[in-house]
Amino acid sequence: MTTVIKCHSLSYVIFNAKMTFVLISGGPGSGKGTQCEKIVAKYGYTHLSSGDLLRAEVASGSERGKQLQAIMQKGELVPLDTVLDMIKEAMIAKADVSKGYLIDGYPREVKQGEEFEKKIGAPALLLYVDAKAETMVKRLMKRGETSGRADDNEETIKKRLDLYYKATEPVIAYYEKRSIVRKINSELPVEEVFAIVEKAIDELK
Ligand SMILES: Nc1ccn([C@@H]2O[C@H](COP(=O)(O)OP(=O)(O)OP(=O)(O)O)[C@@H](O)[C@H]2O)c(=O)n1
Ligand SMILES: Nc1nc2c(ncn2[C@@H]2O[C@H](COP(=O)(O)OP(=O)(O)O)[C@@H](O)[C@H]2O)c(=O)[nH]1
Ligand SMILES: [Mg+2]
Repeated sequence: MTTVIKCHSLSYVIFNAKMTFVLISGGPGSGKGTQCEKIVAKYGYTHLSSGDLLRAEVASGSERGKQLQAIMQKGELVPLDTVLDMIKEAMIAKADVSKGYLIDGYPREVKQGEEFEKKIGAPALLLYVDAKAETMVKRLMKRGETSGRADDNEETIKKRLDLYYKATEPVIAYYEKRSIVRKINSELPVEEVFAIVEKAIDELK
């Protein structure tokens, strides 16, 4: 059982010790979202994409959304507390039905990983979706033709990639020390990538 304690406007959540947290990391356009959809369909995990949560806030037209949009359009990182609070709230909303959580696009830097652990729990697995920079740029430019995303343009893609190599790759090294990283070659066709993902998740059981 997962317990949610509400106290005034604050919510505290005590997750079941056996609750599975899977992180999914990799560069922009590497194929995280694509694999997440397949994981949800097979394993019933709750998918939380930090980017999607932020875009929903932007779409709401709120004051906070306007500030977020300016940051995201530049390909920069939204402050840690903002993203973590959103993830936590979304986790709490699904706490009584969730079989496990798939956290997509967070942590973006080592500090974010440390905070996740303090406030939520320790991840069991990090799926590192790996593709070449050239491949990611190609995929994002193609996605940009239809995604309507303000950051799927050449200039912002370059910034997102630079920031990924500088801030997010060290996150993978941080979790490698704990042996929870599974590197997934996402240059392969989607189904072949998923076969590797399935193996990594099945090993958790
Ligand atoms: N934890 C996060 C997640 C997202 N963002 C912001 O939201 C943007 C889009 O994030 P996301 O949807 O996760 O995009 P990418 O990681 O670039 O990956 P993809 O487009 O492939 O989903 C980022 O560039 C960043 O400005 C952030 O600051 N912090
Ligand atoms: N060839 C190939 N294309 C992929 C693969 N995964 C994703 N794509 C394409 O790459 C683009 C970016 O994928 P997405 O899942 O949005 O990546 P994310 O940015 O990491 O969430 C999409 O338009 C997908 O169609 C893959 O494994 N192989
Ligand atoms: Mg995505």
